[in-house]
Amino acid sequence: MSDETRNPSRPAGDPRTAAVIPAAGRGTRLGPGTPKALRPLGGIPMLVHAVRAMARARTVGLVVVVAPPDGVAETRRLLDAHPLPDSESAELLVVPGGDNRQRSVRRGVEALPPDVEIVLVHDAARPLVPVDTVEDVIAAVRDGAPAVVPALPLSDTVKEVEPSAPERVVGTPDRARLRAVQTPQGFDRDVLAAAHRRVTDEGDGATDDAGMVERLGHDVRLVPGHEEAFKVTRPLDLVLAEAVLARRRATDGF
Ligand SMILES: Nc1ccn([C@@H]2O[C@H](COP(=O)(O)OP(=O)(O)OP(=O)(O)O)[C@@H](O)[C@H]2O)c(=O)n1
Ligand SMILES: C[C@](O)(CO)[C@H](O)COP(=O)(O)O
Repeated sequence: MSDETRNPSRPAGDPRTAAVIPAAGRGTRLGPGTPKALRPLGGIPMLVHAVRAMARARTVGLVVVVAPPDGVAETRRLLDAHPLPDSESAELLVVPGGDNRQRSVRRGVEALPPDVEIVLVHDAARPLVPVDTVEDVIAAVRDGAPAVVPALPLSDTVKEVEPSAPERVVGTPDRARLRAVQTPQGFDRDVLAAAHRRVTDEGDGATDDAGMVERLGHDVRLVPGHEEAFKVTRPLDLVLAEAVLARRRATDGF
């Protein structure tokens, strides 16, 4: 299948862009129940929203979903039950994940076909990221940045603590120099693949992919993040996500 057949809206000559969506987490902080990525949001599984958010970007021709190792067939069925509209056409692959985020992403990266040059890594848990943010990340990678991260300034002051009981403050970093980072994080494919080959994944592994690329000495460029790209982590985040979605449906019709 030619690239143009996969995504007719993709301009000729664009580097092939793929998104890897780690969706193999349990969602412990959200509380007991269905794995987080499969929980409904506005009646549609969170993962389906995340896949659509990637496929909506003009140049994304492939989305690799990393499913819980025991949930590949269920995830495939669920995606088949919620097909992408023609305007968001992209090829979908489902692969089994690992026992931390870093291992799950690595499995997704290893599944990419050789012609992919730009890779987005996007949390299934950020279902509402606007397409403009996704496009900004892709544009910055196309512009030559090896790694690109959407980021927002912090609202709260952050303390560095000593992990004792009770915890003791050891410092207050200058808030003006701190950013909260989101996904999708965008990468030159070779840079991301090298980071996943070289950075060890012991314990909980790396908390984000850009952090791994930083460790190899590459520059990471920031683009503005978006408030609606927040991560659904705790129960209150679900309430906010439902409200954002209801407002979008009322104003934009989706
Ligand atoms: N072994 C894992 C752990 C996490 N993730 C994915 O990484 C993203 C960010 O992780 P997080 O929000 O922490 O999800 P969970 O690990 O599911 O949440 P929790 O820590 O509350 O269990 C999620 O899309 C999650 O599915 C993954 O693919 N594989
Ligand atoms: C990748 C990430 O979303 C950037 O903020 C975040 O680090 C994921 O952390 P989690 O604990 O796996 O949710």
